[in-house]
Amino acid sequence: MKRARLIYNPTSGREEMKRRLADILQRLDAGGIETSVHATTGEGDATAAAADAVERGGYDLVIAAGGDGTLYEVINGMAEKQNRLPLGVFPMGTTNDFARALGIPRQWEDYCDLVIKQEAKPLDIGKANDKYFINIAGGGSLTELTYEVPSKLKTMIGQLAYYWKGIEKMVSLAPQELTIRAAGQEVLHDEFMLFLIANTNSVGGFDKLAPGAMIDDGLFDVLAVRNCNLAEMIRLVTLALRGEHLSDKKIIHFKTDYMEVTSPGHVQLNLDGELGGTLPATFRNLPRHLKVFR
Ligand SMILES: Nc1ncnc2c1ncn2[C@@H]1O[C@H](COP(=O)(O)OP(=O)(O)OP(=O)(O)O)[C@@H](O)[C@H]1O
Repeated sequence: MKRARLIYNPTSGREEMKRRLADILQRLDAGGIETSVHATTGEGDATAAAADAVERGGYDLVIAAGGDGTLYEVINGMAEKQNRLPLGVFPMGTTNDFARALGIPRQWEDYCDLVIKQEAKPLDIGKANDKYFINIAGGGSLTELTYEVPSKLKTMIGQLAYYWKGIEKMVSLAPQELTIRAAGQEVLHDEFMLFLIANTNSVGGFDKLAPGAMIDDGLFDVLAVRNCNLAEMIRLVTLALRGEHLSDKKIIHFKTDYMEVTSPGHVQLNLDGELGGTLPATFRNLPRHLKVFR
């Protein structure tokens, strides 16, 4: 028998985990995985629970069930540790960018079977100052919308809530002065609408935003949007939906494993959809740092 610690957010997405929990535990058990459960109680709790599971010992794997926010917290609890247990991820959130990027099955039965097979593959983790991210880091006013969507609204109307807020937000977009120093690149100093550091190709529900981003190549895909007006921004979003934005003159795109961003202004950082402090920041790719069942 293997032993798993399942950390789940009972409020994620449409609260699906509450309905599925007993079935998931039963299927894992039948497949030889005895699972103990921690339901998170609020912000930061999944980080503490994941750190505790690793430190306490006695577990062979950790499973996170929830949205990208829960996964972000679990990874932050484990990434610093020596003994990084392999991780399972049940996508139960609103956007589930990460699960989509990894091709994790939507059906809980299929994913249970994958965890039971115990095939975990290594993937890169991003480190932004002292925090970790798995999917994306970014800054600029458009990236702030992920934490402006209230959770009630997310539960009710899912992904539509983001688009609705996104349109509202675009009207008030302001550029920010940034200096970007990346390994292997010339220094950039300009006004930017936003910058994104993608570890996977699936970001904010867009699956063509960084089409070449690979999760285990030791590199980030960096995208920065130069100062532009609302009409140009809408044009870029339309292009991005089709994956045709990378060659646009307003867009800077390159790959790197290390980058520093500074600004004279106040620029908040967004890490996997969560607030991640403010600039200045250094971003490091930790190659194949964590193993995930997929
Ligand atoms: N019991 C709880 N009550 C309220 N909030 C919680 C609870 N447990 C965890 N949280 C917080 O909920 C936040 C959002 O969770 P999560 O990302 O899993 O779901 P989501 O927002 O529905 O999904 P997505 O991120 O895909 O939109 C987490 O960052 C966490 O801090």
